[in-house]
This record gives sequence, structure tokens and C-alpha cells, in this order.
Amino acid sequence: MEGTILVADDDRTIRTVLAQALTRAGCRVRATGTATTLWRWIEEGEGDVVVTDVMMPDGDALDLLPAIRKRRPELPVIVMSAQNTVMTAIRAAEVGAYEYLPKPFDLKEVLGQVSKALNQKTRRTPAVEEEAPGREDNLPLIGRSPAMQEVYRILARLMNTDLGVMITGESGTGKELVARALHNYGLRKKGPFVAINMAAIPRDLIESELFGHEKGAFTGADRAIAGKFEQAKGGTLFLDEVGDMPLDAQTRLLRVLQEGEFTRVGGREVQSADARIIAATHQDLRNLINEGRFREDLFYRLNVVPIRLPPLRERLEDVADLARAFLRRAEIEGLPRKTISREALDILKKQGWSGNVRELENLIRRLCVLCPDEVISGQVVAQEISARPSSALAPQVAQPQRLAHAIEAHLRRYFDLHGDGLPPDGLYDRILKEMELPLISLSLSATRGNQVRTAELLGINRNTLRKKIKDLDIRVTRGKRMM
Ligand SMILES: Nc1ncnc2c1ncn2[C@@H]1O[C@H](COP(=O)(O)OP(=O)(O)OP(=O)(O)O)[C@@H](O)[C@H]1O
Repeated sequence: MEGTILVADDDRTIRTVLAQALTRAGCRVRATGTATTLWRWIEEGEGDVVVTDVMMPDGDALDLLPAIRKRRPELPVIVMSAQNTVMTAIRAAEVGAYEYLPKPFDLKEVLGQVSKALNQKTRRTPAVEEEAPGREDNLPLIGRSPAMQEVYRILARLMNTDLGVMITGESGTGKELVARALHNYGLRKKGPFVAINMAAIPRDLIESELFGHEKGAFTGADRAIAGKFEQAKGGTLFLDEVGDMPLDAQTRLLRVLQEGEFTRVGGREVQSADARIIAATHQDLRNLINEGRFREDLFYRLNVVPIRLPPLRERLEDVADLARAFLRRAEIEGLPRKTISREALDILKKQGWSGNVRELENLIRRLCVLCPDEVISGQVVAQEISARPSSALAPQVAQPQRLAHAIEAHLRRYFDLHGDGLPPDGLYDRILKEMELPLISLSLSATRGNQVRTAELLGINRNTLRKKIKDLDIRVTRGKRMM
């Protein structure tokens, strides 16, 4: 590595460590503990790359960045921060930092980034001048755990791009929130954010939901309707639960993404598909690919940048911040103002949180309504937790009625989706078909694709099974057990 690196950090140890490592790697280093000196060097034309902390005794390096960008647009600035909220990452991206590294950092990583910056020295998209909505007091995502730091870091990198993103994580981990943050702080923030949940829409309506339809395109299509792609023009299309997309809709989506244009179902007019695609799923798409239920080529198309959201049990250190934020939120919504005791937080930190952040949010809301005291005590929290039907203490057990409940909930959503109207006729067959698909493909995969065994397992005739495999378009892979 060759070049002069300007290092700014008020922590002398960090300056020394960085200076030694960079010098050893062949660079010339100038190090300072103040923003003023850093700015003077930059004004004087010193340095090929800057590595700086955010908070310094005489100022905030991120506030300095727009001025640096203006004066020395070619100078890459790597920002390190122990002020680890999502806003630091977002601000760093907004003001055009070359890279954002949360502290504590990995020395090798810093060296790698400096080397990349020295080689590349290309400019990035211009910094956004406007004030970002809500600063620290109203964070779009709460949590400072190392696991979330990693998420913020990827977010920061993605802010000024239009790349496709695939967010994976258990239910309630904040996938939609991340998608919204990417939109709200990204290049398309002035456009619409349109979400579509594949699991909440009957399979045979998905294509028309996505691409719209013309009047008379199918039974029940009594007027032309614009699809989500059209609504998301210039903005972001969030494909939630993308693993639930039927194969024919996947094929169509892939073609649209490849060609950049689409037509409404039953229509002729070709429209350009101008939406950033952010997909999300709680399922393991690789398993679905192996089972022939998800197209591998579509997966690669959507999975340009993967973001994995960790379950709450892997970041229990975020529980306190989250709980406090939800208390504030409840207060803003008009619920009584409450604080939470240390003991109560300790109990919350010991839970399994199978429902993740959503479960914690709901619990806090309930506590705000139920708890008569201003301070929520450990005792109240313990009581409320043990009284819950699906207690976070107990692992989720299969309850005999769960399937029926799940179907009922699904159907209710389905009816709700149609407001005052009714869904298209033929509901009975459509719903049974939806249940047949997972039933048969999972049974096939449990018997490693052995159709004779699967027919026995299901208690149906072999020919019936064969016909169903064909009708439902299930790909049978022999030899591997996928479950
Ligand atoms: N990091 C976070 N900070 C603040 N709130 C959060 C965070 N993560 C999740 N939440 C809250 O938890 C709830 C669930 O989040 P969200 O709907 O984004 O999860 P999801 O992963 O998309 O869930 P699902 O897969 O069930 O749709 C929301 O009310 C959201 O505001």
C-alpha cells in the first residue's frame, strides 16, 4: 500500500494502533485527536485517504464530511464510530462516507478498506443535502448490539444504490422495517413504497396483484386494476414472504425483472418496470429451491445483497433499548407514561422471544395498559409473562388446533382483502389446492422423493399422487431428505 493516510481519533491508543499498522503496511500516516487539525490538513491538500472517528472533542466528523466532499471530492473518508445507532450508519452514507466501520473494529478490515480506497478513489453519488427525517430521538431501527451493527453497516452501503435486496429473518425481526428504512433514506425516497405480502394473497390472484389486470381478464375481473408494480413506479416494491410465491408467478416475475417491462394480465400495453425490489422471507429459500418450490434463477436475481436479521434471542442486549423505545412510543400514542425497572428489564432479557421484536412490542403495550403503577416492576413483568398463552419462557409447542387456527386466520385476512366484496368463485377448490401443495411436497421430501412410500404415507392411491404432482407442478428430487 502506498499513500498518505490521515487518522483522526481522540483516543490515543486507537491512533497508535492504526498508525503502526498502516505504517507497517507501507503508508505514511498523520494522526490527530481533533477535527480542527484534520480539517486543516485536508484544506492543505494532505492525505489520500481519511480514517476518522465520529465524535471528537471539537466536533463531529460527520458534520465535517459535506465540507470535505465539496473541497476534496476525490478524497475517500472512512468513518469509524462507537456511536452505534442506525442513524450513524445512515448519516455516514448520506454525507457520502466511503465506508462506515462500527467500533470496535477489526484491524485487518480497516487495512483492507484503506487499501481498497487507495486503489479505487472513485467518487460516489453526491451527498444528500437535505436534513434526514428524525435524528436519534426517532430512530427507524432500535438496537446497538453487534448483530444489528452488522445490519446497519450493510444498510449504509446500500443507501446510495439501487441494488436488489433480500432480507431474511424470523417473523417479527423487523424485515419490513428494514425495507422501509432502505426506501426512506435511499435514492428513491421521493417515490412510493409499496408492499405486497405473498402469504396473504390467494395464489391465483398473485399475478394480477403484482402486474394488474384488464377488465374481463378472468372471472371476477369486472374492472381494470393497476398492479403493485405500476403503483411502485419510481419507488420501491417490497415483496414480503417471497417464498410463498407460486411457480408460475415466479416465472413471470423473473421475466419482468430480466426484461424491465411488463403487461397487465389480459392486457397488451407494455409498461416499464421501474421499481427497486426488496424481497423478504422467513423461510430458507435454499430448501425451497431443493424442493423445486422456488426458482433458483429468481433467487439469484433477488438475492443481490442479502441481509440477515438476527432473532431477538441472539441480541438480548437490545431488549432494554427496545423496551424503552416502545414505552415512549406508547406514550406518544396516548397511553399512560411509564418507566421500567432494572429488575423488569433483567427478566425481559432472559426470555426466548420466539415472536421476536413484535412479541416484545406487544408485551410492553399490554403492560402500559394493564400496569397501574408508573414504574413497571419485575413482579408485574413476571406475572404478565407467565399469564401469556404462548409464553416466551416456554418453547412453542405444537397445539392440536394450530393448523385450523392458522387456516382460519388466513381465510379471515383473505376475506378482509376484498373489503365489502367477495373473492372470486371457486374458493373451495382453491383453498384445498393450497393445502395440498405443502402437504404433498413435504411428504415427498420426507420420503426422499419415493412416490410409493409417499402415497402410503398420505393414504392415497399412487396414480392420484402422480396426477397431483403434475397438477401442482411439484418437482420431485430423489434421494435427498430436505426436512
Ligand atoms: N429494530 C427494531 N426497532 C424498533 N422496532 C422494531 C425493530 N424490529 C422490529 N420492530 C417492530 O416489530 C414489529 C415487527 O416488525 P416487522 O413487521 O418489520 O417484522 P417482520 O420481520 O417483517 O415480520 P413478519 O415476517 O411477521 O412480517 C413492528 O411493529 C416493528 O415496528
